[in-house]
Amino acid sequence: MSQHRHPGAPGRAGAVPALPDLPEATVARLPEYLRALHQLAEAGHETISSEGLATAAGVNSAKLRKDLSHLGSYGTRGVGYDVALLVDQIEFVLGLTQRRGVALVGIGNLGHALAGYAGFASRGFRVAALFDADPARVGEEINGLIVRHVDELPRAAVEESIAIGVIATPAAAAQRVADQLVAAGVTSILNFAPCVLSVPEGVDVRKVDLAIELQILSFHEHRKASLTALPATGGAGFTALPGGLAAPGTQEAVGT
Ligand SMILES: NC(=O)c1ccc[n+]([C@@H]2O[C@H](COP(=O)([O-])OP(=O)(O)OC[C@H]3O[C@@H](n4cnc5c(N)ncnc54)[C@H](O)[C@@H]3O)[C@@H](O)[C@H]2O)c1
Repeated sequence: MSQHRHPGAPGRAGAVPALPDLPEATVARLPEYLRALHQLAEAGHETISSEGLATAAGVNSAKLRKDLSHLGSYGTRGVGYDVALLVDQIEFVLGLTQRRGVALVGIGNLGHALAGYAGFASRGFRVAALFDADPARVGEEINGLIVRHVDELPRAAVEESIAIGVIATPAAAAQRVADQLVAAGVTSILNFAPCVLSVPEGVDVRKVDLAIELQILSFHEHRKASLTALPATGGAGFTALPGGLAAPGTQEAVGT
């Protein structure tokens, strides 16, 4: 049972694990644990059981224990995890011990909302530069930052130590903006535009598409409705779908 601190934090002693190569799904859950841990700390919790943390993070506790074991963190039997220590460990692994500079490109409806979003700063990021191609938008001040022309990106990326570029332009402009970010030395991109970007090896792209999330929810709505509303199909037990696909009939679908 151990919960070692990472090397960078003050007052640390004991073994120092190298930065582990984590499964992508674990990496995706670490921010959820971190959010839950911050809330627990704010509520005055100094320790938390794996079950308590799993509930707060909305995940299964066995999965959580396995995820945290990748960090060398097993908690203490009968006590659980030290909340402050686990925050330190997760922030270290996620590289949040330094405030990374973020550039937003495309300051339209979405870009304005992102530029004004306080959650970036509170979760360890520094929105350092705003860019747009429209001269009418250049010069506008949002949250103390002046919107610059996108042509200034290469110089500003160096001056502001930009680590992550966020694309909030129309899809038609997104690839060009991605190319500009990459040329400026940015190797992590968060893309809000509904398109696939082509980037060189070594550049990480993550895509956010709320419409896709809605479409997935729509599928579940559709499926729930089909389980209750499909007429009995008799012999074959399948209902034809557009394009020749077949859906299980009511009997199979409800598993009877
Ligand atoms: N991911 C999501 O969930 C989500 C949600 C809403 C919108 N979007 C997408 O985000 C993007 C922005 O949406 P919006 O409603 O803010 O659009 P918008 O038209 O209000 O803003 C786009 C901005 O990009 C700027 N722009 C265009 N070409 C540029 C270039 N080459 N370099 C720099 N800036 C450039 C425009 O001048 C404009 O200010 C769209 O692609 C939209 O589909 C995604």
